[in-house]
Amino acid sequence: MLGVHFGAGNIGRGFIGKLLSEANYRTCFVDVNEEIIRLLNEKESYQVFYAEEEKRSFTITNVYGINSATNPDDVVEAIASANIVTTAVGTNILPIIAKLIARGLVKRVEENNQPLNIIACENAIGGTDILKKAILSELDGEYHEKVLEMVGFPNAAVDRIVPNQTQENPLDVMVEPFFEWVVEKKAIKGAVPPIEGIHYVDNLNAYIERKLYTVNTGHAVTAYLGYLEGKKTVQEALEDSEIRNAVYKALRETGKLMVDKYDFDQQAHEAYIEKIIGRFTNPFIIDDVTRVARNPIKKLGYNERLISPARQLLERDIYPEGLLVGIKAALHYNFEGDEEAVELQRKIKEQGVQKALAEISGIEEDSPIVVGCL
Ligand SMILES: NC(=O)c1ccc[n+]([C@@H]2O[C@H](COP(=O)([O-])OP(=O)(O)OC[C@H]3O[C@@H](n4cnc5c(N)ncnc54)[C@H](O)[C@@H]3O)[C@@H](O)[C@H]2O)c1
Ligand SMILES: O=P(O)(O)OC[C@@H](O)[C@@H](O)[C@H](O)[C@H](O)CO
Repeated sequence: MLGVHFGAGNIGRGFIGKLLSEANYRTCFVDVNEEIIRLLNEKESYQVFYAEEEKRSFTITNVYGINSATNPDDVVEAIASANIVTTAVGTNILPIIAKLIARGLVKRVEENNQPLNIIACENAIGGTDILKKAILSELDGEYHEKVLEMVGFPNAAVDRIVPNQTQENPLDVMVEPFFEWVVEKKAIKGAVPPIEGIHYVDNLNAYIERKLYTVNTGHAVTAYLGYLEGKKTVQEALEDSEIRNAVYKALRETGKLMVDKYDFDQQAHEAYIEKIIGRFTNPFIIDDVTRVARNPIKKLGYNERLISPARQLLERDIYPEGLLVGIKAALHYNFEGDEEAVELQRKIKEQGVQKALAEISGIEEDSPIVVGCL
């Protein structure tokens, strides 16, 4: 079985690649990072370490790489014969990789009539839908029907904290022991991929919203407030009681939304929050606030971890005071090493906070969310 995975980065190698390898797939990593691809082809394996006292380690074998910038035809070939295609490149990159996937699907339709599932493993509501739309827009109309008949596009939620790496071997990756990979069952074409660790569900929305608006909302509030207070890591930020209280306040708000919207058990949700704070403060992980705060323009989007729960709470007549603290902090994020942070500050300087936030978040300038940030 061949698994083609786009993005040989932290989640690609530390999570998806590990599960594919353990499920006996030969894993083809597609990336534009020449050094990583060269090393994958040279070593054909790497190690995953768990960030824990025991430091369990796992050898991931049967892997190789293709540089899609220099060898696009090899990627097309791989997609034509793949048994599964997954991605972890960042939501903004999905339209870029869609071009090659579309070429691969054209070849596949002509040569191989086996069903295929394509799963985007990104932090986004409807991540695979975004990829599917981009792929269809790259395909001539004559291929749409055949591709939609043969190819499943299930959405997914993925959860595992994988910080930036400092391993001696650049292929090796340290990950937290916890993981969750939830996939929308009804969108699968053919047999469900036999990957131990995937949890197939009918109601993905509840899982993805609970994950994004708890893990990622909590992370974002920690990182943006931490950055403002000069903290280097998530762990350091959460040692500050004011930041910790602010994070809890935001998570109590999103918790209220989740319990109301999806009928989650209140106490179980509180335990879920506690578990997540425990994961954030894992002493074996060093997670820079600048990783977690990355791409602030994306993170201030309409369906994203700060604005979406705030909007949904307002619709229920609940003023999202704690989330607004996080949104305001995000608007101050000015890390020069992050292109979106630089762009965000340029927009705010040119247009003012009100217009800039309304444009980035897609909400009205007179919305209480925008006004609350002035
Ligand atoms: N790291 C985490 O804790 C975590 C957890 C859950 C989900 N995610 C999500 O997974 C995705 C990837 O995050 P990450 O932390 O692994 O980032 P990362 O930067 O470590 O990895 C992304 C990889 O994509 C590659 N890439 C960029 N452009 C490409 C292109 N055109 N074609 C092929 N590859 C390309 C990069 O070279 C890099 O290797 C994001 O959507 C993120 O939100 C991350
Ligand atoms: O990957 P991002 O930029 O969407 O968000 C940063 C972190 O919150 C994220 O990577 C978490 O570590 C991850 O989502 C945990 O499952």
